[in-house]
Amino acid sequence: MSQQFPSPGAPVDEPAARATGLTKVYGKGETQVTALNAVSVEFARGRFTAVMGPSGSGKSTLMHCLAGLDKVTSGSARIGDTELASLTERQLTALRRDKVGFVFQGFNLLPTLTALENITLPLRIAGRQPDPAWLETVIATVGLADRLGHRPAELSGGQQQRVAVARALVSRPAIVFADEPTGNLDSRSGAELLGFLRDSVRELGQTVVMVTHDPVAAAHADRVVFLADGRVVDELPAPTCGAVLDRMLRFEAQDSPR
Ligand SMILES: Nc1ncnc2c1ncn2[C@@H]1O[C@H](COP(=O)(O)OP(=O)(O)OP(=O)(O)O)[C@@H](O)[C@H]1O
Repeated sequence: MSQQFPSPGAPVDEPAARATGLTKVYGKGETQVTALNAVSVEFARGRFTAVMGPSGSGKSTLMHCLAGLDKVTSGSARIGDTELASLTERQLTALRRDKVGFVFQGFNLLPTLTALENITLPLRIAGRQPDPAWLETVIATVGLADRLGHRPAELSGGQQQRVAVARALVSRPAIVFADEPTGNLDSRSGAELLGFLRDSVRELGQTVVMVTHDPVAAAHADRVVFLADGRVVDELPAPTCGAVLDRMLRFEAQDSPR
């Protein structure tokens, strides 16, 4: 399949999302934590980016700020050319619904709905009809055509996660954020899911940003951005598993006391 589905109307070189001097501070006084410290990073359209870094380095906070789930303390978070801080709560809700897809570890599928009903639920909540050709393409890409009538309990963990991916893709969001999407999966289901995410980028033109601790998962991406202590400390284009591991070991060596 080589057909591309670019977001209509967006300039080709505009990033899908970007942070500029983004600082996020949680709490006050002695309990204050600077989760992100003047982070500037761009996520190009139609690319698959992995975000890595030690626990507490700010990976989830960066995704939440860029997805409009959390407010920035200073600096800027943009989806396309939309500055999130300029939006009202109602506009933010609409932006999350229309422009952003989420894939989280827990799946959050509704147990009483079939796979197909789960996939189309966000669109139905928004009062929109799925585009039949696009729906078929997404379902074929994630390999769920023969499981559409099954409820989540009748699907394997990997299949459930694929339903969650299809649900994130079906509204053709400007960007999909995936927070450790393979965290709960066995290695075979995890590899399958990463293949589907990568296919959604290569074949459907989707933009995906994925937080992961796993160098094997990161090697499926086009680029890895490394965070440490709330800053972007490095990045790696066209990552291989070995190159990612090598960077991780080097950071650990720098951090450990001599
Ligand atoms: N709601 C919150 N209130 C207070 N502190 C928070 C909150 N969310 C995150 N933090 C703190 O901000 C820092 C960054 O957290 P974040 O969850 O972004 O890290 P992470 O890199 O995603 O970590 P992990 O890999 O463990 O999920 C941590 O020190 C964390 O304790």
